[in-house]
Amino acid sequence: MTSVKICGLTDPDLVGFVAREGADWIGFNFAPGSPRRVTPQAAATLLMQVGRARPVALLVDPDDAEIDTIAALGFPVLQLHGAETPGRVAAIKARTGLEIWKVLGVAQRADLDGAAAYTAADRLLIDAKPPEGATRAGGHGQVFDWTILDHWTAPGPWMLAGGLTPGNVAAAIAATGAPAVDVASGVERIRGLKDRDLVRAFIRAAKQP
Ligand SMILES: O=C(O)c1ccccc1N[C@@H]1O[C@H](COP(=O)(O)O)[C@@H](O)[C@H]1O
Repeated sequence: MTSVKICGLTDPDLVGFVAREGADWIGFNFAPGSPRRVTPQAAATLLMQVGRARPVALLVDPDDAEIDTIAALGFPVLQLHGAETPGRVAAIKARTGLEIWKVLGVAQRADLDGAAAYTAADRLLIDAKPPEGATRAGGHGQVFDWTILDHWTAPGPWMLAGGLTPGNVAAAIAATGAPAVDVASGVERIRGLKDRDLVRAFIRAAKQP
């Protein structure tokens, strides 16, 4: 069954709801400029509601001080959504010992060429490349051409993101064979605020047999 991450939660009641609906991971976004951004203080409260879901900290080009602050909150997984090099990913892995996900933004097949260099990453997250002139690294609700992934063999565990919604996630899984999917804006009606009906519909559609 496909695993599901719901990303960018900011409200404790919604965190509990998402966990009860069966999300495998719940993402908390520390990226500057994101409408889903939370402070470390707020995250400490949100983390109390995750139930059996695993919390994931989304960071963009974090320095060591930010890494240490977030690791101290008890996150088991760090999602690196910036321009972190393979060397920087390895350094963060060595510093924290945590599970590390590295995001690759793709717009063409060649964007996958660097994937194998991220040997320290425990999972690759394949997302749409941000649009020209974008001021943040992700969460744009933009789908990329899934045929880019045709015949691609991931070097390890991976996950699909980029403009996924309750209406397209089943097709995305069928087209790419993704073992796991991630969504932020596709389960919101108001930007930055998750919608319960959309969250439920997304998880059901992704996990349907
Ligand atoms: O959601 C954000 O605001 C965000 C900001 C900075 C980096 C990543 C961000 N979100 C991540 O982007 C992908 C795709 O999001 P979407 O479903 O297309 O809206 C996903 O991993 C989000 O967690």
